[in-house]
Amino acid sequence: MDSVHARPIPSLINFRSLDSSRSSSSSKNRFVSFGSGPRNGYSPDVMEASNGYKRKIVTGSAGYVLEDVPHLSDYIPDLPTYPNPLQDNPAYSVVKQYFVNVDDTVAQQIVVHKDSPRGIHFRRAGPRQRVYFEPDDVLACIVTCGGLCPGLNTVIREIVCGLYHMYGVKKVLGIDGGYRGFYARNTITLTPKVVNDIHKRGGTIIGTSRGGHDTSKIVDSIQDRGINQVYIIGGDGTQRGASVIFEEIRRRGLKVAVAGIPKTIDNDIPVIDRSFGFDTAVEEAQRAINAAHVEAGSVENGIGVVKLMGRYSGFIAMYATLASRDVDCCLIPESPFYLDGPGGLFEYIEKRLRENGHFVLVIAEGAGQDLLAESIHSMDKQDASGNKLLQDVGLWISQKIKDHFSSQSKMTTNLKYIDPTYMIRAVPSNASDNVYCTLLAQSAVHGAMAGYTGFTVGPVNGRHSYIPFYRVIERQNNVVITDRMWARLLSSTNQPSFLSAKDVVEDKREEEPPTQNLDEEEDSDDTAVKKEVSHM
Ligand SMILES: Nc1ncnc2c1ncn2[C@@H]1O[C@H](COP(=O)(O)OP(=O)(O)O)[C@@H](O)[C@H]1O
Ligand SMILES: O=P(O)(O)OC[C@H]1O[C@](O)(COP(=O)(O)O)[C@@H](O)[C@@H]1O
Ligand SMILES: [Mg+2]
Repeated sequence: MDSVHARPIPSLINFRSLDSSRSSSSSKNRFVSFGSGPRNGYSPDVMEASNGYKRKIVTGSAGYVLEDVPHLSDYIPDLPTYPNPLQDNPAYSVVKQYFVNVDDTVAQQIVVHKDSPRGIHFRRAGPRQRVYFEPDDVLACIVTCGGLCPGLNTVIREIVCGLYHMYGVKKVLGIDGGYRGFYARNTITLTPKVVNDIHKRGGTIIGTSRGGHDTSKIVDSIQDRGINQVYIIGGDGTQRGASVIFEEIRRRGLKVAVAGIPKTIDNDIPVIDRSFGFDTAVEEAQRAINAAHVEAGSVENGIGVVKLMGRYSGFIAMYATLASRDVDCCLIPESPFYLDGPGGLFEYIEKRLRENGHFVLVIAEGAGQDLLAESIHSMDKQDASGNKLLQDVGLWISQKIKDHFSSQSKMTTNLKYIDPTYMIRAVPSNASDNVYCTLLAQSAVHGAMAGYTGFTVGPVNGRHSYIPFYRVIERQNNVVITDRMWARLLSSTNQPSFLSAKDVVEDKREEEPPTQNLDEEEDSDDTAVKKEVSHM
């Protein structure tokens, strides 16, 4: 007997709202149960949210909730299964408990209290004993979309090698130049030989783009080419695109698994611990900060300004600052600041220059955009994907600082502005990101081979998990400035918080608190200034 089905099945207690802590009055959280049935060892309730997303929810005693991912067998009956070829792979056959148990799930919340619900869980990633594709029948494709990020080539390499070496899949295509490559360009044949050295290069060998997402043309192309596994590597925009591709595939009843691999140098994707390339970006940023520090320290009243990426989330700036110790002030989009007057930036710079003789400022590109908009009257412009095009805050703040010290102060300063943003994201991934990319790619391959679809893969509290698309696209991950990590930064730089008590607003949200990724101590206070961008 197939041991997957021999595993005990978690008890399905009752239909309940997805997250009992959420407000039921919110239209976003209204669910309609329209069916259920035993699948893959679980008996999920399938609920449709008012925004159209179908959610597979399994509940258990003690407040356990599994937010499961879709499976091909949800909408295609009587699919045959096959033994996992890994069972005969000499490398893996000796590994004890190599296969993931069907009821293994990963808790999103690991800090819990005696009487609190156990919260949301995700399906654990990894190989299953039975797969839903015969290796010879698989035609897989890989696409990369959005901005560059260190590690893209490593993920591509490891998907190709994982499919070839673990599952014996020999047909893998690269889609040329992002989503529009599905219907506008030729494909690139990917083999272990083609991808052998690519992890040593930055960028993506299959190209990327913004914009150009046309769901029906993309799914037509998938159908016409006979592709049955689609690996989509990209950020929040890309995962949104992947979600609608998956919905269309399901609507057409196609046996096509859609797997998302989250890519964002900004680390702005929620739920997962961190995104690949982030570690490399923080490391690379050190070089720029170091240069700014050397320049500033070598002249009288030297000021070094470094702009780092981070459109809406200041994680790179925050971590690069914490790592460096040479930074006097870090400005991020989540933390409003002001220039003039008591407690303002200029006053602080002046104080530091008098004390130390030099000053280093790190600023995330999305910081202070409201101040820029006030002083530079500009039209709201967007890139091809609909992302807001930002003004260059680094140039702007450098000019403001120069103007201030030349006109209103008797101090002569010497400012150097460094913009390493594209240099940082174009480098190859470092060792730890390479390992991380390998795990992401292999988890995605295991999930698709096992018939899961409509999922993004990523680590949740250190365990790789399959997360439904709607979870990673419903909001952005931001630095929570009332959490301990930002306090650590403030106490390391000694910069002003730019907040007065009146800015700290009561946040009695009943919704699940945002996971401030990377910070293991994410138990944010009830009283919080939170800035979240909702997309639903
Ligand atoms: N809401 C959406 N629906 C469908 N496709 C989208 C959506 N938002 C973005 N995309 C597509 O995803 C791709 C990448 O998006 P973009 O925002 O540029 O980068 P990232 O995925 O890194 O955030 C683009 O091709 C864009 O057209
Ligand atoms: O100039 P481009 O290519 O549009 O990229 C700029 C943007 O790309 C990023 O590095 C990453 O953004 P995405 O994750 O949306 O690709 C942002 O930090 C930055 O604003
Ligand atoms: Mg994005």
